[in-house]
Amino acid sequence: MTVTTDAAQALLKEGFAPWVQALDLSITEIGPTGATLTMPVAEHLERVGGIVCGQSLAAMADTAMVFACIGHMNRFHPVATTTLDTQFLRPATGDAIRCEAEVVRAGKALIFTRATLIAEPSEKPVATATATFFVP
Ligand SMILES: CC(C)(COP(=O)(O)OP(=O)(O)OC[C@H]1O[C@@H](n2cnc3c(N)ncnc32)[C@H](O)[C@@H]1OP(=O)(O)O)[C@@H](O)C(=O)NCCC(=O)NCCSC(=O)Cc1ccccc1
Repeated sequence: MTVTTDAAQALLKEGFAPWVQALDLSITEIGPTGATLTMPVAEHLERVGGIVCGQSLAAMADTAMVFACIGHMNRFHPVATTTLDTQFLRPATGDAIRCEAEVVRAGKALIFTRATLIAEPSEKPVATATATFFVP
């Protein structure tokens, strides 16, 4: 069995909080090395000044790195975020944000991941993130 983008999208709908679903994330790629998600830039994600708020970007990064873990494990096993660090490099604007998340190292108990968030269509990196997940 291979975890498909459709199955991962269904898990996102069933298993994640309603306000995370309000980010309108699409899982475009998932596999053994990581996952890629996109998020349309929309008014309800913007803070004052018309830039995507950091809270949305951090939640997107966390979610993308969860799916990177799922892609690596190739099964829907729960993981728990134990650390999440984000760096907001420049204001996030444009049509959409793409988050490319990858597994850096996976042990028996911990999975280390990182992610880059890129604005579309400019292709400028707007944030980077790292997270560590516990595999119960
Ligand atoms: C401004 C700074 C923090 C520092 O910049 P520096 O180290 O001095 O570097 P540099 O000057 O090279 O600028 C780098 C890039 O930034 C651009 N830029 C600079 N200034 C402005 C400006 N005034 N307006 C527009 N753009 C500006 C500049 O053109 C350049 O872009 P480029 O490379 O040409 O494409 C920058 O790293 C940044 O904006 N990070 C993202 C922060 C962020 O979005 N955080 C999350 C949202 S906050 C949140 O959610 C919490 C909250 C919620 C609700 C309510 C309240 C709070």
